[in-house]
Amino acid sequence: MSHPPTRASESHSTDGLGDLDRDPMVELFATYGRPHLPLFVVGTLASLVSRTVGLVPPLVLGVTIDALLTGNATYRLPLVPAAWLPTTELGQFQLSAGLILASFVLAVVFTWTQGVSMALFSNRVQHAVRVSAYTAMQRLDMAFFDDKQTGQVMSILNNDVRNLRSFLDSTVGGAIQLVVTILGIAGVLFWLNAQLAVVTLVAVPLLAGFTVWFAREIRTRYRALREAVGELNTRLENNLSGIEVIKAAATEPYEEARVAEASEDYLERSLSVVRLDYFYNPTMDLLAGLSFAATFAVGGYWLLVGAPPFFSGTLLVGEFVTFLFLTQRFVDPLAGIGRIVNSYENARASGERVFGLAHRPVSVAERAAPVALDPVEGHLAFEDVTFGYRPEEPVVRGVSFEATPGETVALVGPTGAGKSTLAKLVLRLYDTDTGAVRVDGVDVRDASLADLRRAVGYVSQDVYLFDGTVRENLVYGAFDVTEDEMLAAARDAEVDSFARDLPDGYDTRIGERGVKLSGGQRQRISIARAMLQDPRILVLDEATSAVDTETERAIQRALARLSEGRTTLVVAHRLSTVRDADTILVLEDGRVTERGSHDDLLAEGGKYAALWAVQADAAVDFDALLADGRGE
Ligand SMILES: Nc1ncnc2c1ncn2[C@@H]1O[C@H](COP(=O)(O)OP(=O)(O)OP(=O)(O)O)[C@@H](O)[C@H]1O
Repeated sequence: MSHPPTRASESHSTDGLGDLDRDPMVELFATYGRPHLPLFVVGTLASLVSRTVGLVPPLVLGVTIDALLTGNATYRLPLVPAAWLPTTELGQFQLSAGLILASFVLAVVFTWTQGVSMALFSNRVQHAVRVSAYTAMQRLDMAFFDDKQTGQVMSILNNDVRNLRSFLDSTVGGAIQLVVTILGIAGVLFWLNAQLAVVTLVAVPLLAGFTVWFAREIRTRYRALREAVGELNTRLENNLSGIEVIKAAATEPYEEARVAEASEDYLERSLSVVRLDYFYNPTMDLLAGLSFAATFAVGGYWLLVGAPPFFSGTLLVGEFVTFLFLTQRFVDPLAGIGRIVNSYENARASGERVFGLAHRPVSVAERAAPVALDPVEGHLAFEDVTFGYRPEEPVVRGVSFEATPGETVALVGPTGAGKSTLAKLVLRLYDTDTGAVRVDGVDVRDASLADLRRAVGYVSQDVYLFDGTVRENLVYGAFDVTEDEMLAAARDAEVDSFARDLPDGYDTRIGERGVKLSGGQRQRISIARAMLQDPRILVLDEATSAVDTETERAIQRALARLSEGRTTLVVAHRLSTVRDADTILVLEDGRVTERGSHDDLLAEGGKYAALWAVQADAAVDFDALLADGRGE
C-alpha cells in the first residue's frame, strides 16, 4: 500500500495538507465567523443573561428561608434597594415567588434566543467554510489529486466541515455558558461566604490540570480518527464507482472484507477516543462530587458545631442552602468541561484538514501579472522538455518539437512512453522540470491560465461527462452558445444522429459519468464540446478502446472536422491520423527517437517504417512492433 512520495506529499507532513500558520480555530473565527459576528454576539449575550437569570431562584430561596421561615435575618435582596421591598411577610413571600417564576420564564426566552442565534451563526459559517474549502481544493495541483483519494477529499469537504458546524452550534454556546456559569457562580460563592468558597474551589486547579492533560492526549487520537473517516470514505467511494467491476468479478465477499477492515480501523480509533473519554469523565465527576461533599461537610459542621478550625463567623441555614444549590450548579459544569474539550479537539482536527486545503502551496499557479493569450494564433512549441511525476523519474526526456498554426503533430509509441503526459503539459496540468512549453512564443508558465485553457481544447482518452442532459454536457464550458451553434456542432460531431433517438432527445439525462451512453457516443459528445469551445490548439488523446467500424468512422470524421484549421497534437493509435499528420514523433521511454512526415519516416526505414510495413489493422500495436524492432 505504501507508495514512494510524489510531488503532492514530499514537502508535507502526515496527510499531505498544507501547514497552517495559525491555529485552525482562530482561523475559523477570525476569517469565517467575523462576517456573522452580530449573531454570535446576540447568542453570547442571550447565553449570559439566561445563566445570570438562573442564579436568581437559589438566591431568593436562601433569603426567603432566613427571613421568613427561620427568622434569622431581615428580608434583603442583592442589588435591590431596601426601600423598594414590601414590608409585610406575605408581600415579601409573593415577591420571592414572582421573582422565581419570572426568572424561569426569562431563562427560557433567552435560552431560545441563544439557540436560534447560534444555529444561524454556525450554519452560515458552515456554508462559507464549505464554499471556500471547495474553491481552495479546486485550485490545487493535479499532483494533489493524483495522490489524494477522492474519499479523503470528500470527507474533508463534507464530514470535517459539518464537524466544525456542530462545534460552533452546540459547543461554543455551551462553552460560553460554562465559562460564565463557573466564573459567575465562583464570584457569588465568594461574595456569600469566602471561607466556604475556598473549600468548594480547591478542586479547580486539580480539574484544570487533569483537563489540560486530557486535551493533549485526545488531540492526536482525533487526528487519527479524522484520517480514518477519510480512509473509510475512500473505500466506499471506490467501491461505488467500481460496482460494475465488483459484480462482474463476483468479488462482493472480498470487498465486504475490505470495507469491514476500513470500518474496523475507524472503530478502533473511535474507541481509542471513547476509552480516554470514559476515563476522564468519571474522574472529573468524582473530583466535582468531592468538592460538593467537602462543601457540605464543612458547612454542615459549621452549622451544627460552630466554626471549624481556621474558620470564623457564623453561617445561616438559608445561606448554606443557597451555597449548596450554587455549589451544585458550579460542579456540574465543571464535569462538563470534558465534553467541551472533547468537541473542541475533534473540531480542531477537522479544522486542520479543512484549512489545510487553503494553505497548501500550489506550484501550477498564475504569475502576479500573467501574459494574456488573446487572440491566439496557435503556434505550439516544446523546447527541450523534461518532466516526471516524481522529479527523479522523468517520463518525458528532452522533447523538442514545433507546430505552426494549423499543423498536426502525431505522437506514436508504446504504452507508457509518455504520450499522454506530453499532451497534459500543453494544458499546463503539470509544470515541466526543465525546458519550456510555449504557445505563440509565450512560456505557458507566464500565460494567463484561463486564456491558455480556453485556447487549448482537450479531448482525453477517458471522456468524463457530468450527470445532466446531453445538452448540458455539450455546452459545458461554452455556456453562451446559441441553440443553432449547439446543433451544428452536434451534427458535425455526429452526436445528432444518436441524440435524437434518445428518449428525451437532447434533454435526456445521461447518468453519472454518462453511464447511459456507449463509449463511442461519449467520445463524440466530447468532440462536439471541443468544437463549441472553438480552440486554436487541439490536444487529442485518441481512445485506444476498440469500437465497431461504423462508430470508428463516425469518430474519425468528427475528429477530422474538429481539427480542421487548428493546431493539433494528437496521441495517435490509428493509421489514418498518423498518415495525415504534418509531423510524426515516435516516442520511446520519454524520448523522441524518430521524427518526420509519414513519407520521410518510411524513406528512413526505421522503426516507424517497420511498423507500417506489417500494420494491417486499423489500430496500431506500437508495443509489439517496437519490441520487434528492438529484436526482443
Ligand atoms: N498521474 C500520474 N502519476 C504518476 N505517474 C504517472 C501518472 N500518469 C502517468 N504516469 C506514468 O508516466 C508514464 C507515462 O505515462 P503516459 O500516460 O504519458 O503514457 P502513454 O504513452 O500515454 O501510454 P498509453 O499509450 O498507454 O496511454 C507511465 O510510466 C505512467 O505509469
